[in-house]
Amino acid sequence: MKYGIIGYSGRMGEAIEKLFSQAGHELVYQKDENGEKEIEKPELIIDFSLKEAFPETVKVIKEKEIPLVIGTTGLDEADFKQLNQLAEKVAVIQSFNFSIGINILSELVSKVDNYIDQDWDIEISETHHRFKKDKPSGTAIMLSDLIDRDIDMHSKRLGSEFGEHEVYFASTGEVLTLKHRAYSREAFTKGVLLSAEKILDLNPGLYSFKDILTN
Ligand SMILES: NC(=O)c1ccc[n+]([C@@H]2O[C@H](COP(=O)([O-])OP(=O)(O)OC[C@H]3O[C@@H](n4cnc5c(N)ncnc54)[C@H](O)[C@@H]3O)[C@@H](O)[C@H]2O)c1
Ligand SMILES: O=C(O)C1=N[C@H](C(=O)O)CCC1
Repeated sequence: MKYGIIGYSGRMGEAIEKLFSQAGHELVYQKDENGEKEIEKPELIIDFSLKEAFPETVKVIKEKEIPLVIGTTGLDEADFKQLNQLAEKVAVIQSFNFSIGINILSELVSKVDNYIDQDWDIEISETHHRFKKDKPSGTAIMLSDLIDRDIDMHSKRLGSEFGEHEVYFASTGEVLTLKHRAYSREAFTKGVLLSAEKILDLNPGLYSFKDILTN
């Protein structure tokens, strides 16, 4: 397929381009903070940029009217309202974490939350590379949103960590810890590739990566 990347020069953009090239796909549109370049109209756009780039992403999708796979974190309620508006005309797949492991972990978090009562403490910690600009991670926020109480989230920014998330459930007698660690950006890019190859067959709408994994 012929695809475009917004955020192509970033850590994720470079990792995505590497895997997509190995899969035989052609990068025909690229955009970052320094500008854009289009060889020909892409069939879809992949966005791994920054929250501040989101208005530009919305403009590009409105102009090109092509599907969007977006992994950029830091998006707020107003941004999701715009994603829903885009999804009236094109397919949009959005996830703060395109790893299969985190999507399995999120199922386990919901399951545990259904078993325990208010006597249990729940906390989340996340560790990422020193260059990550947002805090807490989008993944930590997504995991905390699965639990119907306010959760304290703790962030560490260390070296080149690709992404570690731990969810702690503790009573006065025991602690249950659910943990996921990415040791390569492949953990995410493989999910992006799966989503990109599926999105071309989807009707307009807003989809999560879990929707893609379970259908
Ligand atoms: N959903 C997931 O699975 C997942 C996994 C990893 C990272 N992420 C998220 O992806 C995003 C990018 O991560 P990264 O490590 O590649 O960041 P990065 O800082 O390395 O790259 C950011 C990219 O966005 C571009 N950019 C910045 N401002 C822009 C603008 N105004 N217009 C267009 N492009 C602009 C930069 O030029 C760069 O190419 C972050 O939000 C991160 O949290 C999500
Ligand atoms: O490297 C990053 O930045 C990551 N961001 C996502 C998040 O904020 O949850 C996913 C993990 C890696």
